[in-house]
Amino acid sequence: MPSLLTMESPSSRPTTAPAIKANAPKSTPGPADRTIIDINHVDFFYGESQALHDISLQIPEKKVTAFIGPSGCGKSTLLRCLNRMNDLIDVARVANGSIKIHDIDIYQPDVDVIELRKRVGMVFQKSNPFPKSIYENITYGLRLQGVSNKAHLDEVVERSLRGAALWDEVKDRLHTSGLGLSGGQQQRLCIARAIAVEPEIILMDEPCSALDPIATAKVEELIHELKSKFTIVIVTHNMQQAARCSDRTAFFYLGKLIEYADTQTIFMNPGNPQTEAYVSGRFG
Ligand SMILES: Nc1ncnc2c1ncn2[C@@H]1O[C@H](COP(=O)(O)OP(=O)(O)OP(=O)(O)O)[C@@H](O)[C@H]1O
Repeated sequence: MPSLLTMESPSSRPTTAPAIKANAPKSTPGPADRTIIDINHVDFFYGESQALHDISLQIPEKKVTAFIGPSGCGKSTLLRCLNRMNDLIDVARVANGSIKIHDIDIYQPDVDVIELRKRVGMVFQKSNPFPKSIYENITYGLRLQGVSNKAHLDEVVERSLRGAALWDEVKDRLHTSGLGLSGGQQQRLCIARAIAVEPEIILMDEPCSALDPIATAKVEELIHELKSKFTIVIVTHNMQQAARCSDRTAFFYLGKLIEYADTQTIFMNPGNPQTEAYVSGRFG
């Protein structure tokens, strides 16, 4: 098995295919985008219940891609497929199709799932700092990898906290508990913890749903900055947030991908009546 997710990929070639419309078999990024995640005809089940139906889409590198749709449409399920978080649920299984990252099928049995989750980090709806200091929260992943050089760890802590727009607020209290931060600061700490191990992709599952508007604005600004270095996939219920933050938007309904296009098209000129009804607030 080649080193996971580090190869140059033939599937990362530019593509010029247009936005997906309903019933289209495949949806692709815009012109000149490089694909990093290639989802092909995925069917997903929880036990006997099918949560995703024949999902195909390509997610571009170093862009923000938003998953939107009404509750229960499968957004989080698909997001969790991208770093195999669903493996932790007994009854969950990808029954058909493939998900490739840099052209490597991440569901092949020889894929190192720990390595995969290092490359594909995750930020959850509810911030979940460890009950440890801010410094230890950031260095946790690196220490697990055996990194112990203090100067290096110090540097990573500063770089990650700066990257998460939190450094100025916490630089004088690095050794106090992460749980002592405000909700918005805790979420940015979780983002700093995710970027400390230098993932390529960050999955965000409604990262602002527990935050007030000011903290939300800070995280949205941060998402915008992070895409210069990382590929971001975000699940959000907040359509203004998808419109503000993302480059590409995928609209799901009842476990199916209805439309996938650049965000402006989805919000200003959707090709499918269901998308239009949803983004204009007529259902969901
Ligand atoms: N652990 C689980 N076991 C069984 N069924 C599940 C599980 N998690 C989700 N489901 C079901 O799968 C379907 C898709 O759920 P999912 O959470 O992916 O939707 P969602 O679009 O993210 O919803 P929401 O916006 O409410 O978070 C739903 O019918 C849900 O009830």
